[in-house]
Amino acid sequence: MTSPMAQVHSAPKEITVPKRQEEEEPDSLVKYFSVVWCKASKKKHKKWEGDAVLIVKGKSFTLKDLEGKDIGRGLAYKFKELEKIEEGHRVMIGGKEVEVMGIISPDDFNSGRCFQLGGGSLAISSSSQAAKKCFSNPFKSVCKPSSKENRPNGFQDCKPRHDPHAQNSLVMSRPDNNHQWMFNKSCSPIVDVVIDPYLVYHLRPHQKEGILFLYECVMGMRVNGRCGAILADEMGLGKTLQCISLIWTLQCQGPYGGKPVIKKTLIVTPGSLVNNWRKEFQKWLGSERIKVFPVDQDHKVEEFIKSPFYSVLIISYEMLLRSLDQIKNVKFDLLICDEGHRLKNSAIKTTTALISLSCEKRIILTGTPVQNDLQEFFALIDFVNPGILGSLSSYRKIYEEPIILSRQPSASEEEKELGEKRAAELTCLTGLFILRRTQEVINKYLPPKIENVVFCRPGALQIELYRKLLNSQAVRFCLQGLLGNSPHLICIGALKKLCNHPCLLFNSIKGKECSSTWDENEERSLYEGLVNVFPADYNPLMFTEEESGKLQVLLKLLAVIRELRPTEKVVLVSNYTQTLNILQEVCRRHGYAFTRLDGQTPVSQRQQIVDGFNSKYSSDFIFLLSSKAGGVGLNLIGGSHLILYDIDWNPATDIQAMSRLWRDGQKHPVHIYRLLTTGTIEEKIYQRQISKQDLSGAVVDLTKTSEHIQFSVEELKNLFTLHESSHCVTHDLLDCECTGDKDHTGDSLEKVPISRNCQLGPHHQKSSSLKPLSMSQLKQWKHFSGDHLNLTDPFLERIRENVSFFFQNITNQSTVI
Ligand SMILES: Nc1ncnc2c1ncn2[C@@H]1O[C@H](COP(=O)(O)OP(=O)(O)OP(=O)(O)O)[C@@H](O)[C@H]1O
Ligand SMILES: [Mg+2]
Repeated sequence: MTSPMAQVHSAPKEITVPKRQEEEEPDSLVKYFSVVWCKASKKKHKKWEGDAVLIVKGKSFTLKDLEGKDIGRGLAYKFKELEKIEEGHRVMIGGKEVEVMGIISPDDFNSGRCFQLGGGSLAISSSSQAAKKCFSNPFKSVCKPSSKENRPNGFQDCKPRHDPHAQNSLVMSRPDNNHQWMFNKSCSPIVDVVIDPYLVYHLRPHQKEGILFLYECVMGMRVNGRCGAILADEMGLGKTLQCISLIWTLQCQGPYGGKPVIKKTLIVTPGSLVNNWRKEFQKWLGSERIKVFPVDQDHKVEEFIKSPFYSVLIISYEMLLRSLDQIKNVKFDLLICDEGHRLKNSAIKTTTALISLSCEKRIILTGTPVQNDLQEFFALIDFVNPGILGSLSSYRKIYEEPIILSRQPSASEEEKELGEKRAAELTCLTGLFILRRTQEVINKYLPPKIENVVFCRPGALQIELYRKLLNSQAVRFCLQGLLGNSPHLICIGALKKLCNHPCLLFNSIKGKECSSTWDENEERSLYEGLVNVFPADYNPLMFTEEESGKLQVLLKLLAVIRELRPTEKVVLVSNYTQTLNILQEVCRRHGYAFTRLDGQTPVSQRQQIVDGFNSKYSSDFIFLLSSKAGGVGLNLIGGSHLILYDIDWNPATDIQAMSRLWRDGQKHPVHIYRLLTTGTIEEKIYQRQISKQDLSGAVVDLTKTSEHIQFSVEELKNLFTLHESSHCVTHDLLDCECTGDKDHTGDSLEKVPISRNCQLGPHHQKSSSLKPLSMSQLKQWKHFSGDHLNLTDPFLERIRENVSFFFQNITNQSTVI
């Protein structure tokens, strides 16, 4: 078959026949060319329509545009012509005329670099390599340091503000020639930018590195012409301090003639952290150096705009949306989005609002890994460095599709290789402006952490009610797979309430009796006959502590902490407001002073409550916290004991809570107690949390809620079983030979590598103490039954009577604080 185009004089020969897969030459060499193309025409002077990549493999060829889309493919019947193809050649293929501009190396194709406009215009700026890690005295300064330190704001001369040669000085990278060419039009002298020694004194090594990284990013020194960065350090590593150091530096200094790089900074953060930012500025820089303006009910954006006094505006995401028009009128030079993983969805209002701000220097702060979903990853990258990965459609074709394809079990060797190379390229490119360090970098500065999983024996009333619930018609229906209206979620909810305290279940039953929706079948059939199990005169307001196994353990625990550590405080966490009410009532009954933060606490009061608790003058013994409602980003270092009263499906919720206490600034060893009711659904949820980790490597992502969980009937059967005779079903599952009668630690040689299910693959991933625990890791924890004779831990000793089993793990045992 000959194409009509083959007749055209002056045009090169069409060498295409329809594609027939089976004709492909398996062993033939693949060649890649950069080409320009246009539709076939008789015109002598071609008007090329675009750049493309031509892939030739034996007789077959594919033509891809720079978005990675196929714009032509087929088989060449004149194999020889394709074989001879080289620079300058013109050929007709697939109805298109192409001119070969150059040869692309397989490496450039596999990595995807050849698709980037200009064949790699995203070149890494040489300065980032040349000037890496020049913390102290990297250059002989052109300008001698100013004799007077701490000059007033805005003073410029060509001397560094601080001595770059001083011991321990932290000097930022110098701009390279390219940077100077672009940004130093007035040929000002180059001046060293030196971090204020006042701050350097406090900085941890990883924070120094982080500041240097942020500086290079926002100055456009890492990727030419791009000024965005993502600081994704794990929780508690001091992302706030790193940003404050950067702001203070850029506001007073700059590499060109010492002229400050920025004037105004916008910090957008969750409402509960607005005041935390203000406090951190004050903590690290005092109130004189920098004037920050936190927006709240009494302090509106207008005030900031009118006053020349303030240089930093701190505002919540919600308030930003409300004041967007005013904010757009201010010229901000630096934008920082705290807990910025919320921008992973580019369609939401917050993201579009922030994108509409013209500020080029953008930083996202997040404690959540950002690489686990390639679409969300794109949104975050595109926010900080717009366009760096091309359009969304080209990103999908060049990176996402090959990467995902290569992870399918059915992927061919070729697909695997391409996917891996593209993933590596993407990591390499984005790694220039994403920094993530794990908690390990800070562990050595933290006190010991003693984690305990405590399996509490259920009370008699709990067991009786539990059995009855499991025998209900509603549960039987679930086990037959009749899950139409999600009755299993109602059953799970009832069992969880019962584990916390039977009175919660009683309230639900009574609530349903009175409500007009009592005709909801599932719920009625679940509660049928349950009231009769409670004593006839049962009054939920007068609940007793013996009715709940966990509550008994909690009370003993509080009493022993009070007795053995009278000055230490406890953070008590539940995910349910009703449970917090019970715990609050218990505090009241026992005369324990408490404070409380939950979803209902006005944002404006949150910081005050946190500060009150952290203060050494506070008389509060207990901080009642709803972790889901507002735990993110809070510092609760005033407490050194954390009790997780109930368990959430999402391990991230608990990890969030744990890292509120065990963080920089904590003075005492931190004790963590996770209370679970033995043999019940709580153990099952815990097992699900940990057993899935080995397989899915689920990451800390707070956005995943229980509604996302799908259950098979098999799983429901397991969930709806009560194991009355086991001391600890979790231990039974571990395949551990011990009987729990002495301290036992599983085979410690069997250290499991921690892997994360990241779409970008395992490269780059470091182990993390904030990753959910896995079954095999739990086996390495010390474990023993409640009947064990010699408990060395005085806190556990006091609660053993109500406890069937313990797991314990100590981190940083040797730290001397
Ligand atoms: N170098 C330091 N020395 C002492 N304390 C520090 C240092 N750096 C940070 N901190 C303190 O550590 C605590 C945690 O810092 P920060 O709130 O910035 O963490 P983060 O990285 O933002 O964590 P999250 O992801 O949980 O928000 C704060 O109380 C902060 O003041
Ligand atoms: Mg933070």
